[in-house]
Amino acid sequence: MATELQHGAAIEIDQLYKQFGKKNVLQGIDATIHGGEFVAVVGKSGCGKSTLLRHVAGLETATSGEVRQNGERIDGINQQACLMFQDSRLLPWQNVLTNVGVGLRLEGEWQRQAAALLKDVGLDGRGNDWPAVLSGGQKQRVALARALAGGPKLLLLDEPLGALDALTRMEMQQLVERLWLIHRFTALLVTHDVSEAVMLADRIIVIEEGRIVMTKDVSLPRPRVPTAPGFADIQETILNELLGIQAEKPLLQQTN
Ligand SMILES: Nc1ncnc2c1ncn2[C@@H]1O[C@H](COP(=O)(O)OP(=O)(O)OP(=O)(O)O)[C@@H](O)[C@H]1O
Repeated sequence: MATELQHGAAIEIDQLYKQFGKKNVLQGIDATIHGGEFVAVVGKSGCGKSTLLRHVAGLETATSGEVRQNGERIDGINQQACLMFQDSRLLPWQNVLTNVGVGLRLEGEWQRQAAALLKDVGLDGRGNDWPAVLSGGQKQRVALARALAGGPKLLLLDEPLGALDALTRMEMQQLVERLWLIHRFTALLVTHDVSEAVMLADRIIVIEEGRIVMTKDVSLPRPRVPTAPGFADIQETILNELLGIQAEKPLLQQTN
């Protein structure tokens, strides 16, 4: 692999409140994310998922409470974090290799490192292509390689696979899992897709109106597949919570 094994950052979110104007977007979030853990945050649109992630990235100032990383309050941009969004945000005027190596270019061997990362994400030899000729899934592969180029201790994923078709999305989930198993950075994923959360996370946090309403451990063996025993049960538990369905009336029975 192109980067050394990392020890993921430990994150503590402590009584985090955020108001935008009069709107209480985060209402006392408490959570601990262990170093090297993969945590997913799910919740309905507008419940505050991205706002939470942006606080961990150091892109928002809390109204009260704080986020700590390895015991230190995050104050300003979190330099140990790399972000990946739904939109790949590649530089269209730079080729793929330069996009991957954009953060490495002060290092003498950046081209070799960037080429190795491209190989890791399944784009061996595509370094001279322009972003415009890549498919959506390929662009996200490049974005993932770019995120890994910094050897992140923390990878923040804000719906990174949300715009991809179902099959590409599953391939990318497998790739993210594989790279996480190798690099062992801490990962925080925001997603609408409960199946994606179960595929990837050690723990799923469900947020409703800025509060954590459920935390669910996912102890399924890896690599995961949606057909694995227990997968559907966890998915259903989360969906029931999100949709406000009582446990005694399972979702699958209701929809039959
Ligand atoms: N900079 C901002 N200024 C004002 N309001 C904001 C700002 N950022 C977010 N909000 C509001 O905070 C609420 C939560 O937004 P956030 O993007 O965190 O939700 P989300 O759960 O990630 O939603 P989605 O899944 O639709 O992306 C929304 O009502 C949004 O309009």
